[in-house]
Amino acid sequence: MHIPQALTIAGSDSGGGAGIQADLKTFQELGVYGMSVITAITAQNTAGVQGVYPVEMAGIVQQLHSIGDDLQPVAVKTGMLFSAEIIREVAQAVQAYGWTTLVIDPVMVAKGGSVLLQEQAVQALIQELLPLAAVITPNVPEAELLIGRPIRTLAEREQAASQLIDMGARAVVIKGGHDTSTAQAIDVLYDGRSFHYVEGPRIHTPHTHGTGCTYSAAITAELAKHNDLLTAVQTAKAFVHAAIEDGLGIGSVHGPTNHFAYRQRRAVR
Ligand SMILES: Nc1ncnc2c1ncn2[C@@H]1O[C@H](COP(=O)(O)OP(=O)(O)OP(=O)(O)O)[C@@H](O)[C@H]1O
Ligand SMILES: Cc1ncc(CO)c(N)n1
Repeated sequence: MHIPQALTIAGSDSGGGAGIQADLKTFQELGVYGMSVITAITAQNTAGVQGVYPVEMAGIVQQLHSIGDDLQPVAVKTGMLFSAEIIREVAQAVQAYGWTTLVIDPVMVAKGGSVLLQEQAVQALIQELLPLAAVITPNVPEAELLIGRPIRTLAEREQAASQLIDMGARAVVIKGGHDTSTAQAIDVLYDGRSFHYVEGPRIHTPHTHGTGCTYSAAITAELAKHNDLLTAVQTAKAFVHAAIEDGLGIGSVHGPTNHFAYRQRRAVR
């Protein structure tokens, strides 16, 4: 039996809704074998982040080698990378092991405001990792930090996507979850040739913990199955939409999304 394989390089969310946990659940739901390199442990729940504990560098490097020396992920994603030092080691491994189908989710702050990427690491992300991206998936505030100016309109989002291509990414998805000015949640995909608007109705709910991780993990899983990027992004959008819509009602504040929902809906069709 051939099983598609994917790797996530990200932080652990003890609450299970974001980070490594969201990634592995998403891979599994989409029929993909998941592997992980844990960069940091967060003590986290639906109320916020209570603590951040980066894994010691030797432990991160060894996880990268353990995977690269033995296993062959077809697609790889990065999430929380925390420091410039971690970014550098990840960029080196990505090049050394030829992980060319690289999805970069440039995780910077958690929804409650906790720092998941140190300020001084943004330049390392731009210079060392971004040029290796098959696709980078910033939300609007992350894209603003990467390009260094505000993004207000969809036209400005298209310009930002184009600038991120000039900075070295092969494709860009600027996500619309944060732009509450439109009734649709619109994600702008640009591959350097054409723009695609991948959209769905905005769901009014506070329970969106881990949406970004889940979405980029779904794109990674679909790329691991050798789907083209537009198809992967469309499937990821359907996956995260179902996950938000069928929220689990877990936790007291910003609950996690429902990683079972997409597969359950397809099963009853
Ligand atoms: N309320 C919503 N209704 C429908 N879709 C949404 C909603 N919020 C986010 N999305 C979708 O979820 C996906 C992730 O986008 P989002 O902008 O939430 O990412 P993010 O801010 O990086 O998430 P996170 O805070 O978990 O890092 C996108 O496809 C976006 O359009
Ligand atoms: C570990 C981790 N990664 C990413 C996010 C962003 O949602 C989070 N809250 N926690």
